[in-house]
Amino acid sequence: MRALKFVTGNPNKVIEVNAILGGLIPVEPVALDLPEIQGSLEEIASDKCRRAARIINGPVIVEDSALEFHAMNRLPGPYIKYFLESLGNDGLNKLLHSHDDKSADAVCTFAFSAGPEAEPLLFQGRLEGKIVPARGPPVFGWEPIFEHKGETLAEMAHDKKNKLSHRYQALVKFQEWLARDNNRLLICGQE
Ligand SMILES: O=P(O)(O)OP(=O)(O)OP(=O)(O)OC[C@H]1O[C@@H](n2cnc3c(O)ncnc32)[C@H](O)[C@@H]1O
Ligand SMILES: [Mg+2]
Repeated sequence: MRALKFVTGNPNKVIEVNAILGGLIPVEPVALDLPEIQGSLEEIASDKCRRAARIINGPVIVEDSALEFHAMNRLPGPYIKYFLESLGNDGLNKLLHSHDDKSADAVCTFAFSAGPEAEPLLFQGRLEGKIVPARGPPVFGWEPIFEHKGETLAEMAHDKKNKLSHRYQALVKFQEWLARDNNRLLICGQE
């Protein structure tokens, strides 16, 4: 079976994608940190995917992850990476100090392209939670400050996160698409 290339600069995403897909299709990471435009989640993921398809010159997936604070009209949204790099988890948490509403959504948007000429297809997943003072090991991004049903994602067992996360929800939709119309066969060929 041909492997589907996953262009990302983030090794933690690769670990989770492989755990969630569980060998349904072989995924080959391509470690490139692609430029990201400003715009909606969908525009950013589509543009990143078009760039990736031109580089790979074949079937490819990318994903873009956002963190939306409800009290801040859904900012930082897709710009969370830069907020996290500049402010850290503690600083992100302080952004909401003067707001009663601590609710937030984690959003993951996968984009698949069959190649440079093809329009990307999008698969989006969303996880509701709230922003709390950091708890748990600071291994992956903003996991320590995003609480879902009493546990931060950093406190949660990996298996559990991978069965409910924004990334999982998006990949469920991608797997449904793969199962339709021989799509998996078209991408990966025969077993
Ligand atoms: O090359 P790409 O795939 O773009 O990888 P990236 O690290 O630049 O990722 P994004 O542009 O999607 O930015 C998302 C930010 O959110 C973080 N992040 C993404 N998914 C996360 C998750 O499930 N839990 C915690 N942090 C996450 C990630 O580390 C980034 O700082
Ligand atoms: Mg990025």
